Amino acid sequence: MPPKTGHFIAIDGIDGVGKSTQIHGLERLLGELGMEFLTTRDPGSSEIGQRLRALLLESQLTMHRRTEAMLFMASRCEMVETTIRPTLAAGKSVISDRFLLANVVYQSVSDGPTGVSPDLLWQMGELANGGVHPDLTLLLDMPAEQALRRIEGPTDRMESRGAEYMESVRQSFLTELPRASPFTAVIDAARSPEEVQAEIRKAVENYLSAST
Ligand SMILES: Nc1ncnc2c1ncn2[C@@H]1O[C@H](COP(=O)(O)OP(=O)(O)OP(=O)(O)O)[C@@H](O)[C@H]1O
Ligand SMILES: Cc1cn([C@H]2C[C@H](O)[C@@H](COP(=O)(O)O)O2)c(=O)[nH]c1=O
Repeated sequence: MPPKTGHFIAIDGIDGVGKSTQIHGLERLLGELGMEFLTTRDPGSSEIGQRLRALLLESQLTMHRRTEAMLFMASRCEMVETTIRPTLAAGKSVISDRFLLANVVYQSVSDGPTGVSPDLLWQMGELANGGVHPDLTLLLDMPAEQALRRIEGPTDRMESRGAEYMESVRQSFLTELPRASPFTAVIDAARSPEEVQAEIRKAVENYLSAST
């Protein structure tokens, strides 16, 4: 029998959809359920990941879409090996603000010939993740124009690609979601924070009762 590991929950969606806001509520839920957990952020959550995050989101920098794809993968590899894998192996759970699904959709969507195919990105993801996958992926979904209006302050390199790019990313999220993990849920994020949180709680409770 394989050793018992913690639960791995990823939360994803287009920029401005409310992930950070909802992760606070998800952390409260896991705490109420008596679960020990760690929250990570992709890209980030390791020293190399933090440096790659700064590089990847720097608004003045241009890079080829394949370069971008591989740098996001490298950041995730470090996060998995320094943080996620040891946490799960210790029997604790992980909430990840984004994971491989984001890499597949953001780097496959392109306004030119430079996008990378989703199949290739899923394969590269296997190398980067070393076999670590979320058990449950929560996709926060809403129209891109509405989500981008929620963003305050200067836009980063990805956000500045605009509403048309982000709407294509949204559609790709919906298409690719079933490949992200054994359990998935699409959450309507265009409602109040409390309504969104209630739906997230329901999805997590359904997953926990189905998986134990
Ligand atoms: N359900 C909601 N209704 C209205 N505003 C919201 C809702 N959820 C979050 N917001 C607001 O929208 C903005 C973006 O939210 P948040 O930072 O949680 O999104 P995010 O998905 O983490 O964004 P990013 O991908 O850019 O990091 C914040 O100002 C937040 O207060
Ligand atoms: C993991 C990952 C992320 N991105 C994009 C998605 C966002 O635009 C930024 C990250 O910013 P956030 O505040 O943490 O949402 O990067 C991507 O293009 N590819 C990826 O693999």
